[in-house]
Amino acid sequence: MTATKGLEGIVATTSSISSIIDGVLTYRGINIDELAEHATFEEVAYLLWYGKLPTQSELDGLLGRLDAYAAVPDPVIKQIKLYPKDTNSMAALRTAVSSLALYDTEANDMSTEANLNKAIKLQAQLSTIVAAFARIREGKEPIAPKKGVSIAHNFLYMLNGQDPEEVAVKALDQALVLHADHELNASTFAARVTVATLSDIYSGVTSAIGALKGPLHGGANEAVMVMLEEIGSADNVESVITDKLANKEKIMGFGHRVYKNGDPRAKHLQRMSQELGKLTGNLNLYEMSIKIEELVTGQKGLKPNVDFYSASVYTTLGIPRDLFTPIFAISRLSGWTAHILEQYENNRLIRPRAEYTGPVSQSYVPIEER
Ligand SMILES: CC(=O)SCCNC(=O)CCNC(=O)[C@H](O)C(C)(C)COP(=O)(O)OP(=O)(O)OC[C@H]1O[C@@H](n2cnc3c(N)ncnc32)[C@H](O)[C@@H]1OP(=O)(O)O
Ligand SMILES: O=C([O-])CC(=O)C(=O)O
Repeated sequence: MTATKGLEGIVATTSSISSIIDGVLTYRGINIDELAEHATFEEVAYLLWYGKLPTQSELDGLLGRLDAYAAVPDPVIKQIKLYPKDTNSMAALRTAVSSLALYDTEANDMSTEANLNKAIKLQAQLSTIVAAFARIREGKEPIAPKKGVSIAHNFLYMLNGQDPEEVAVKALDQALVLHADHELNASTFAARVTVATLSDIYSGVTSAIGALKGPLHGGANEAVMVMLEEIGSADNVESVITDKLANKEKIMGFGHRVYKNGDPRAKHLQRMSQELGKLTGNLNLYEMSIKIEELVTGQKGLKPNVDFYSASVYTTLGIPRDLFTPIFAISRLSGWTAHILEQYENNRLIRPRAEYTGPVSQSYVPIEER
């Protein structure tokens, strides 16, 4: 038995949800470029869960259910109020999602219908939780979700207490479409491993949030913003990046396990970053980002991934840095739950082997002789 570090190149399951073939990403066979241009996030969530694009009445049905489920049980809001004010936002989300299970009477109902219903419930509630957490830590009351608006609109409304501009809703919605699913990424794999023991969907999503939090995965978007803040302006890019590369530091938002010729989602986020910068009359973050890309690609051959330009997009939308990864989670919840449903449908316990590298032929030594 020989281990492959990081399971690189190992095909661990079959899946019909999303594919990455020759650098092209599809959801249920539809190119992400088409979806980014034409689809809403809710349509994409439907596509991931049901395997096909919804008709208008099917979409209306889903929107109605998302509206009906968007409020979060009171005890969960009360718990969020007890979290320390400096709680890490992903730790808060992980804890709150785990708590949701305690107040859901169908939490342990393993029927397909109940699991799909829980996926929709979680999709409706995640943005309510993130916005409530963001307000509560600032000493403000959470804002109840609005009916009849998209998840992107509702999130910005619940975060800021006023209806967002259409351009902001469109940008956030597109970002949600672009982050919705990505084959067997680390957080999706974590979710599938958890539910493959026939544990419940809340446990699967809680595992996934924990995996997404790390800076090598979803946490990279926040780390990109830390770097942009450290650099400050386009004039400083060259010296800071050259130093980082010389010190063998990782440049956050670059590189990818699967894409070696570039992440197909990055160009959309780059364009959005530029457009939003122009609209707000502040292209500083965009210009810094472009310069970083030139240097990192030029010197290391590494291309930006989905996390790189999303940092400047979200900041230009006025979203606090530590909510970037929770927003990723709001979007990826659709993919996680689609994978969880797929895992249940054709389940087998996921239990690989480890190549043993420890000592051999050891004997027990009584404690007084050690
Ligand atoms: C949504 C997402 O999860 S997208 C990924 C988000 N994560 C990041 O942006 C963090 C920065 N990037 C990375 O750490 C990596 O590129 C990962 C984790 C995404 C992929 O990791 P792996 O497939 O294991 O690649 P690995 O880390 O082995 O990199 C291969 C080589 O490229 C280098 N490299 C990879 N990414 C970077 C980077 N961002 N900056 C500098 N060097 C890098 C590595 O140091 C390594 O060099 P070496 O062969 O000289 O040791
Ligand atoms: O697939 C991966 O390894 C990481 C990634 O880009 C994602 O989860 O969107």
